[in-house]
Amino acid sequence: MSGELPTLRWGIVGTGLISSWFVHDLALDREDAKARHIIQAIGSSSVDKGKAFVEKHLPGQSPTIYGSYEGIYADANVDIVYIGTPHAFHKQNCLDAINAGKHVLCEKSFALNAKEAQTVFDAAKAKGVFVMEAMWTRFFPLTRTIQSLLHKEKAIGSIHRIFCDFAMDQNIASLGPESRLKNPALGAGTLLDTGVYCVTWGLLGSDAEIGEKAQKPEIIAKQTLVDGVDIATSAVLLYPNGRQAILTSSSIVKTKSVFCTIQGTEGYIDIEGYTSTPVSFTVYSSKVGSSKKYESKGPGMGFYWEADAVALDIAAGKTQSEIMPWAETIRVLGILDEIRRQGGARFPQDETA
Ligand SMILES: NC(=O)C1=CN([C@@H]2O[C@H](COP(=O)(O)OP(=O)(O)OC[C@H]3O[C@@H](n4cnc5c(N)ncnc54)[C@H](OP(=O)(O)O)[C@@H]3O)[C@@H](O)[C@H]2O)C=CC1
Ligand SMILES: O=C1OC[C@@H](O)[C@H](O)[C@H]1O
Repeated sequence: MSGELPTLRWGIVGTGLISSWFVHDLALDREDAKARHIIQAIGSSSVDKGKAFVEKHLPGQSPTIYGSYEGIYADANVDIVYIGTPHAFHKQNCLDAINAGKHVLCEKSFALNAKEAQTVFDAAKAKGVFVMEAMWTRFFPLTRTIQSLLHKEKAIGSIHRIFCDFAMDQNIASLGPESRLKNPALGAGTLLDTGVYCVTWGLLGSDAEIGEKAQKPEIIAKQTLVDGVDIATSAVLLYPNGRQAILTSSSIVKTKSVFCTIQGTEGYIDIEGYTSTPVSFTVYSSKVGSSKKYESKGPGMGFYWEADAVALDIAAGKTQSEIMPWAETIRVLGILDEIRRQGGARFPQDETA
């Protein structure tokens, strides 16, 4: 890696599953890296947990380990805070980091609802720091290629329908009430956990624009609730031109390997892999009667694409990403809010946000 690349020193808040995936990817050697990433510090509920995380996921590295999140916010050697806690804590973790003058990359779903997200972005604007929702799927080169084929090259003609599913058997019944997948006060349910990716594919497949410039679809939704938590959600985004995005999530069954199909007047695209992590897609053109497969390149899972983009944005003095701007996070959360309003899933914090 070249010494001229922008460098970001990351402080990691929370040492659960996603933080382990994120730091693993950032530590990979990549020939085409656009930035240098240093895991500077780890913030956890206990120093022992932080140490165990470093031994397992950052062997050979020695970040500063704090038995609190405050240590990260106060560390002058940390440039940006990565938030990998359950949804219900994102708002406060973001506010604490922003108040300390740190840039922030916060996991999806960015907050419990659009109102919480607006509070965070207002604080970021006042402080002049960079903040982004870690919707990493949007930064995959494959995703960018699909958007270009759909909206610039019109490879499948006029887009008519999008089907997207994210289902995993999460054995919810076996989990304790403290689990982020089971406890409504932690933001549990498929919609914020996995359905948010389907909404993402529905939006980016339907429209070249994002945020305030994007079209506003009508939303029709149903949810299956167990103890107030959605174990399945189905939603339709109905566009003024009749285009439909049919979006489903479940924690009971498993998505098939083609997780998304986009149908147009002159062909269709099948996208394969995981709904968060596309690994290939195939374009079938009914116009020329042929198909073309595109495959992903790169080691690890692909978190470095969003991390590199963040580093370049911060180096350029930006406070928002053009790929995942604040208005797009607000739009997505507004759609999730409406799906929950129709479907019935509520979080206790909805009343007080
Ligand atoms: N981009 C992606 O592919 C993925 C994103 N995610 C997102 O990442 C976030 C975290 O999910 P995940 O890593 O699966 O969650 P985990 O439960 O595995 O980890 C969450 C961590 O947050 C901290 N935490 C603080 N308070 C609590 C609490 N009351 N209950 C549980 N944990 C707490 C803990 O870290 P500590 O004790 O060290 O403070 C814990 O290890 C969510 O927003 C989720 O949607 C999740 C998986 C994949
Ligand atoms: O974001 C996610 O994508 C991958 C899943 O394993 C995880 O539960 C979800 O939070």
